[in-house]
Amino acid sequence: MEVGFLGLGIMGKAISMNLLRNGFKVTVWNRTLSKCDELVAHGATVGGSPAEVIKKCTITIGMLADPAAALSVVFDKGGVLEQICPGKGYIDMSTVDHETSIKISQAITSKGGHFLEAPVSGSKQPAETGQLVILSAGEKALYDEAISALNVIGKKAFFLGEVGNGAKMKLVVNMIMGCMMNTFSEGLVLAEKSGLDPRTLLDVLDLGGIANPMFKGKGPTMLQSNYAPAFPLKHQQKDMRLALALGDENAVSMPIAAAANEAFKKARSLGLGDNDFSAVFEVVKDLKRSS
Ligand SMILES: NC(=O)C1=CN([C@@H]2O[C@H](COP(=O)(O)OP(=O)(O)OC[C@H]3O[C@@H](n4cnc5c(N)ncnc54)[C@H](OP(=O)(O)O)[C@@H]3O)[C@@H](O)[C@H]2O)C=CC1
Ligand SMILES: O=CC(=O)O
Repeated sequence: MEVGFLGLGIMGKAISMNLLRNGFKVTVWNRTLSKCDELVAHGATVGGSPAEVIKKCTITIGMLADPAAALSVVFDKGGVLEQICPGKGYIDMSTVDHETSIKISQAITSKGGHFLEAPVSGSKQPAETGQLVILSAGEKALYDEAISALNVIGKKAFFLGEVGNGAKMKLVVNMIMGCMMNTFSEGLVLAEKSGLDPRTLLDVLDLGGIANPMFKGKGPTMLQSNYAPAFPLKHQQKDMRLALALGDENAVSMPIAAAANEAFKKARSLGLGDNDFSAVFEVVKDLKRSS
C-alpha cells in the first residue's frame, strides 16, 4: 500500500520509518523540507506540498504539532483540501482539540474525501517500534481500509465512534499524564529534601501498585537532569491547555490539572519548551528551593 505522510517531527519521522521498514511505500512532506532527506535515504519519495502527496496517495497521514499546524496543512495554499476527493482518505494523528478535528473532517467530507482522526498514545520509542495506542474516530470505512498500516503503527487501534471522540480521549489521557509527571517530580524532590535517596524511591515505586513505564523510563534520566526530548514539553503544555478547555466546556473542575498546567507554562517561560516534558522537574525543584 502507498501511504502519504505529512509532518516529520519526532513522531512523524519514527512512524514513517517504521512503515518503510514494514514494506509500505511512503511519500513524505515536511514544512522544513530538509527533514525529508533521511526518509528518502530509506526509500521514501518526497511530495512538494501536502496537496501533491494527497494527489499521489490513496491514504495520507498527518502528524503535526498542534491545532494551528493541523489546520494550516489542510486549509492553506497547497494544502490537503486542494486534492482531496472521493476515493481518497486523510488520517490526522496530531493531538488537537475536538473542534479542530471536526472542522477538518467537515471540510474534507464536503469535498467527497474520507476522514479519520487517530491521535496516538505513546512516545518516540513506541513510535519507532510500532507499539503506539491509536485512538481513532470518524469514518469506519477508512479505518478498515487503513487497518494494515494502523496495525504496523500501533499495538492496538481503538475505534471510538464519531469524530471528536479520539481527540477527547487523547486529551484526557495526556491530562492525567501531565498531572502524574508533576506529582512524580514533587515526590523526587520530597525524597531528597527529607534525606532519602531518590534512586531508592524509584526502586520502591517500581515494585508497588503505582509502578508504571513513565516513572521507570523517565526517573533515572530526570535524576541526571537529562531532558533529551521524546515528548516536547511545549506539546504537553498544549495538551493541558486543551484538556482544561474541555473541562471548561463540560463544567468539570480540574484543580490538579490547572496547577500542573501552570508548572508546564512556567517551564516554557524558562525556555524549556523544546526539552522533554519531564523537564518540568526543574520548575518543581526551583519552587521547593525558594520556599
Ligand atoms: N513526541 C511524542 O512523544 C508524542 C507527540 N504526540 C503529538 O504528536 C504531534 C507531533 O509531535 P512531535 O512529532 O513530538 O512534534 P515535533 O515538534 O517534533 O514535530 C512537529 C511537526 O509539526 C510541523 N509543523 C509545526 N508547525 C507547522 C505549521 N504551521 N505548518 C506545517 N507544519 C508544521 C513541524 O514541521 P517543521 O519540521 O517544519 O518544524 C514538524 O513536522 C503533536 O500534536 C504531539 O502533541 C502524540 C504522542 C506522543
Ligand atoms: O502524547 C504523548 C504520549 O507520550 O502519549
